Amino acid sequence: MANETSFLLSVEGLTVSFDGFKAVENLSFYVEENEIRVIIGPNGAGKTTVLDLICGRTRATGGSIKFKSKEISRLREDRIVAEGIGRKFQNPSIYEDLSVFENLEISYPRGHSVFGALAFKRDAAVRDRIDEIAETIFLADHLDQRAEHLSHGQKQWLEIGMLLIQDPKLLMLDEPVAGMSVAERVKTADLLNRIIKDRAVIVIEHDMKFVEDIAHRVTVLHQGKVLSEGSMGHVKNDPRVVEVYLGH
Ligand SMILES: Nc1ncnc2c1ncn2[C@@H]1O[C@H](COP(=O)(O)OP(=O)(O)OP(=O)(O)O)[C@@H](O)[C@H]1O
Repeated sequence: MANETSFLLSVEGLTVSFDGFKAVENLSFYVEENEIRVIIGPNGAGKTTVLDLICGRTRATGGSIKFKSKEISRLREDRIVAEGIGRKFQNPSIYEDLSVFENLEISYPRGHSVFGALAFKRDAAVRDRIDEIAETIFLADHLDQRAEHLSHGQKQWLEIGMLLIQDPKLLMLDEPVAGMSVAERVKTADLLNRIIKDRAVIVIEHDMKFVEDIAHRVTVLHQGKVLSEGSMGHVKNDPRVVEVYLGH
């Protein structure tokens, strides 16, 4: 395992209580750059809560979350986005009445306002970036299409594109292939394998075939704690994992 300073994300002793109930308890795990980490576990294990804690939506009761060696557990949600963490929720939150192009354009990170010739140059840069992202998410031929007419899978990809255009260094996805066709799942695996060249990805997933296709390492949660961690082969053969999750 790499030494501590090389981790992109270090979660240590993370705990959160809701009215005395510990949804996440003394949780530690580490994610490296260019890694695809999958979090699995039974319903109520605390998977979504962990992502909520990392993105600042829920405040930890204790422990630390370091991103690029910086403590982020006390930062506001928008500051955490600015640090380079993007989060996709289970249901796509795209603008149905806008085109694919406009959805991506709206998500382009806005810097200082510029005028005249500079603005023209900037527009060209935005268009190039939108083209590049559309290519990555298999929607290059759908830029003018209204988002409401996309398939369920295409909507999921569009939302991933809306996050990618902000160039996050850590992207977190909650069940990205739920409801997708087999062909769309295969393409999504390919998409994730391409985008980790510049970032790490954390995925919550129940579809074990998909987990096998993408996971570099798997973290199994149970009752707010890490039950098992390692390669898919390792956790699949861990009797404790079979007992509480895979055997069901
Ligand atoms: N805001 C909250 N207030 C009170 N309890 C909560 C809150 N958020 C989560 N919980 C509880 O914490 C536990 C963990 O929930 P969480 O949604 O993180 O599990 P999960 O592993 O993502 O489950 P699933 O696979 O069903 O999505 C559950 O018992 C849930 O009811």
